[in-house]
Amino acid sequence: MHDGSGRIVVEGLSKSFGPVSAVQDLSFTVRPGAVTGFLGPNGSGKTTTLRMLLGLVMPTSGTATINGLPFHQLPNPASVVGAVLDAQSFHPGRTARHHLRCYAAAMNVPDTQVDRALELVGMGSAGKRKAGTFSLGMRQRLALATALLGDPQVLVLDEPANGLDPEGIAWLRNFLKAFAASGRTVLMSSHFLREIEHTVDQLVIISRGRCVFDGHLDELRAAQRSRTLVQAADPRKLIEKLHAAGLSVDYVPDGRLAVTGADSRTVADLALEAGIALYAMQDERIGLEQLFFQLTHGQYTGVQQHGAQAAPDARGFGGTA
Ligand SMILES: Nc1ncnc2c1ncn2[C@@H]1O[C@H](COP(=O)(O)OP(=O)(O)OP(=O)(O)O)[C@@H](O)[C@H]1O
Repeated sequence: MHDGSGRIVVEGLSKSFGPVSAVQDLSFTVRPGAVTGFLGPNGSGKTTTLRMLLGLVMPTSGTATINGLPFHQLPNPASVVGAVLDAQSFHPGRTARHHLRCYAAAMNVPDTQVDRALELVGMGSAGKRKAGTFSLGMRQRLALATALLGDPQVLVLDEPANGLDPEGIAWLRNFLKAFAASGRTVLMSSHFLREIEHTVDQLVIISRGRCVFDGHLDELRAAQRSRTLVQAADPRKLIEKLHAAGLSVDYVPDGRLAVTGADSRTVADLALEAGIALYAMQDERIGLEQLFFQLTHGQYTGVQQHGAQAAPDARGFGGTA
C-alpha cells in the first residue's frame, strides 16, 4: 500500500547504555514524498535511533512509530518498511539471487520479487555472481535490494552512501528521489553532509544524541551567511558597539569575534567611531559544511561564553555573544 501514509514519528526518544546517553529526548517526524537525511557525527546516536525505530533496541523512554505503530506491532512489516543497517551482512559464497531468495523466504515474499529487486538496483545481470566478489558499491546495492523485497512503503537506510564513489552516489540519489517521488518515505543516515546534500529534502541533525536542527535543507542553506572575524583590543566594548548597530556577534574559540551581517569595512568604521583598535580582520563565508560543524561540534559558537555553555536550539544557531 503506497497511499502516502508512511509517516515516521519519533517522540521523546532516549536510550542509555549504562552511563552512556546515546540518544536524549529526541523528537522528529519524517513525512512521505521526501528524502529525509538523518545527519550527525560518528557516535551521535544515529544507528541507535534507527535500531529503536526498527524494534532492535528497546528505548529507555519515548516512542518511535511507523504509521502510528511501533515496529513489532506492524501487520506484515516487510511491506511497510525495508531497512539496511549493515550493508556487509552477506554470506560471501552465496550468489546475489540466492541471498535474496533466502530473505524472500524469511519475509514470506514471492520469489518473483527477487529478480524485480535486482533490476531495481541495477544488478539484473549480477544475480549469479557471488556476493564475496562484489565491490563495496555493489554490496550497498544488494543490501538495498534486500530492503526492497517486500515492496515497502518506507525505506530506512543507515549510511547507504558510505564508501560509494561519485557515480554510485549519483545513482543512489536518483533512485531514492524517484522512490520518494512515488509518495513513499525515505530516512537515510549519514555523517557527511556533502555526501547527501543533493539527495535529501529534509534534514534532522543530531549531536550527542540530541536534535540540533530539524527542517528543510533550504532553511539550512538560507542560514549560510558571511561574517567578519575581527581581533579587537577591547572585545567587550566592540560587542557593545556592534550590538548597538543591530549586528549579531559570536565568540570564536581563538578569542576573535565573528560579526554576522556586516562586511569588514562596516566593522572597521564602527570600531573607529568607538575608538577601538583592531589588530586583524577577515571576511569569511560560512558554507553548509561549516554550519554542520557549528551545529554538531560547537566549533564556532558552542563554546564557553561568559561562563555559560551556549545552547543551540533545534531550529537555530545558538551561542550569540
Ligand atoms: N550496544 C551498545 N552498548 C554500549 N554503548 C553503545 C551501544 N551502542 C551504541 N553505543 C554508544 O552510543 C553512542 C551512539 O552510538 P551510535 O552507534 O548510535 O552513533 P552513530 O551516530 O550511529 O555513530 P556512527 O556514525 O559512528 O555509526 C556511542 O557513544 C556508542 O559508543
